[in-house]
Amino acid sequence: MNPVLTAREMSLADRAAIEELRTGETRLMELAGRETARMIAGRFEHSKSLDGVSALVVCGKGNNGGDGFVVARHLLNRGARVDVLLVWPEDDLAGVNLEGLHILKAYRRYNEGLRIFAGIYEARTTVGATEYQVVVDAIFGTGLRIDTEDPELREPARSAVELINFVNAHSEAVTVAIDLPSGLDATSGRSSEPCVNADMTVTMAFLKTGFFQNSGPSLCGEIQTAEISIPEFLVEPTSCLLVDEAFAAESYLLRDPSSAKHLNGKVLLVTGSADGGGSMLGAALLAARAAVKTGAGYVCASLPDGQAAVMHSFAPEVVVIGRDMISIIEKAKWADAIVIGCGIGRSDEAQELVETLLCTPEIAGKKLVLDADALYAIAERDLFDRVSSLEDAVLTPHAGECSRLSGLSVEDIMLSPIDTARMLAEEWNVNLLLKGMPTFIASPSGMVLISNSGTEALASAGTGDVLSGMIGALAAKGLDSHEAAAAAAWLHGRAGDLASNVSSLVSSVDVLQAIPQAVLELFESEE
Ligand SMILES: NC(=O)C1=CN([C@@H]2O[C@H](COP(=O)(O)OP(=O)(O)OC[C@H]3O[C@@H](n4cnc5c(N)ncnc54)[C@H](OP(=O)(O)O)[C@@H]3O)[C@@H](O)[C@H]2O)[C@@H](O)CC1
Ligand SMILES: [K+]
Repeated sequence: MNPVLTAREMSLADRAAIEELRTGETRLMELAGRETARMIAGRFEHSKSLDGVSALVVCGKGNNGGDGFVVARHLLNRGARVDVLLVWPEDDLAGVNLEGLHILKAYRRYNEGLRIFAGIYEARTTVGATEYQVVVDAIFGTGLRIDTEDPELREPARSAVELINFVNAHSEAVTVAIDLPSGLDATSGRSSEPCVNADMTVTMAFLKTGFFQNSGPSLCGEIQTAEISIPEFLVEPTSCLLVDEAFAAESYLLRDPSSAKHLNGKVLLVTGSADGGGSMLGAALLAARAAVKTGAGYVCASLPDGQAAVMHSFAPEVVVIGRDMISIIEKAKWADAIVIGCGIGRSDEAQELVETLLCTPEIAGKKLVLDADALYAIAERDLFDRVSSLEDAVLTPHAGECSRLSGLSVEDIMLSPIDTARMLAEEWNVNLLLKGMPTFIASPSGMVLISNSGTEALASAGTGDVLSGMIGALAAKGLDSHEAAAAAAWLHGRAGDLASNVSSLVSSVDVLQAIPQAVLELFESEE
């Protein structure tokens, strides 16, 4: 899994590379610019040469602008024609950045493909008359400061960002942001007004937390990480990691050839409800079937009396028991993981059931997945002390459920989902999976895993129940509930992708049916 850093963590890593390893700022910047140029070249068919390609590189006065000068030089070396736009006067440049500009200026004697413009005003007419294939945004990187009360950019940065977005909107040019789109806060993902809208972001050394929150996902485009010789040991211990296919593959434990069903993960689900007025058995069916499809060896569901036939017709693999505590406790002792909550309802009786379950040692000591109506009961009955003393549990709220649990507004949760998930997991001493796009999985120790697989395909009723069943299966098969939640979130997203080419048509049953293919792919791509 790749580390995901805040701006502060990135600057500590930069500093460690320069001061401890004595790597040197010029060397880092050269690698940053060269890697970016290489990745830009990769966008074109004949990536060895950029003959006939025209690029505009818009440079700020900090080191992000310095990276821009290096990119411009390497694009020239590959045969491109390059226009460089200095957003601030040359007098504002210093050190390695000024040096970078001086080298470029020396190029002008030999390379007619290079033009350098001092300021937006000087550049505007020429830029308007030129057809670019690439626009490189090197105005701001991690050094941008945004006033959250007044996120408006001042001149000349405003006009420079507007110019980049204008060219992006009115031409075929690819906008490539160096490190991050200018105007985006690397840590929070909040953006200034205006902010560069990139097609591709080449970020230096490590992903940034801002890419996954607020405006980040919509402004970065495709994200590539440039290896610039800042080794991973400089950022350890890492507090945030991006879940990837390799992690999902490692986490998916295959059945031992000599094993039996009881050795391959036994899941108990206390889910579903039905009374005279209505039924939420669908949630129970989806969660149970998802556990089966994710490879659990044995799945048992506690359902209200008289509902076994429905489960048997939808999921004949699932054993059904009643809703009485004696049967539940007996099966809890047998189970490796227990899923509680999907569709049990919000009645007093359902809340009482959740409270009793969490107070029962045979249950509290197991790996637990607490979802949906179990979360409602925890909030209504203030069961946080109980939750804190659970052995190995994960709560799986979406932002609305998280708001009910925490008392925070949905807006505040969505403004800083990583910090919120981490804070609540620490406060409640439990793993917390905050559902969304992406999904954040925080542990009480402060580690946050990010899963950004999947699309809006998952935004339909019942997909949360499918996820709970999947987490239950992976936990039962041997993972702790934090890892199980992260691997299940990744596979769930992938199953959503595979379910249909048209994301708007995907239902939770489609996701369920695509789980085996998502698992299969893990091993096909390993071969
Ligand atoms: N360190 C390294 O070794 C390496 C770093 N690398 C690169 O450096 C980047 C970070 O560079 P950085 O720290 O110089 O900041 P950067 O993003 O260029 O911008 C800061 C400039 O903008 C200004 N400014 C800020 N806010 C503003 C506002 N609201 N409105 C207007 N102006 C504002 C601020 O000026 P000030 O206002 O402080 O005078 C300052 O001049 C990083 O993202 C990566 O690309 C790579 O080369 C690898 C090696
Ligand atoms: K940038």
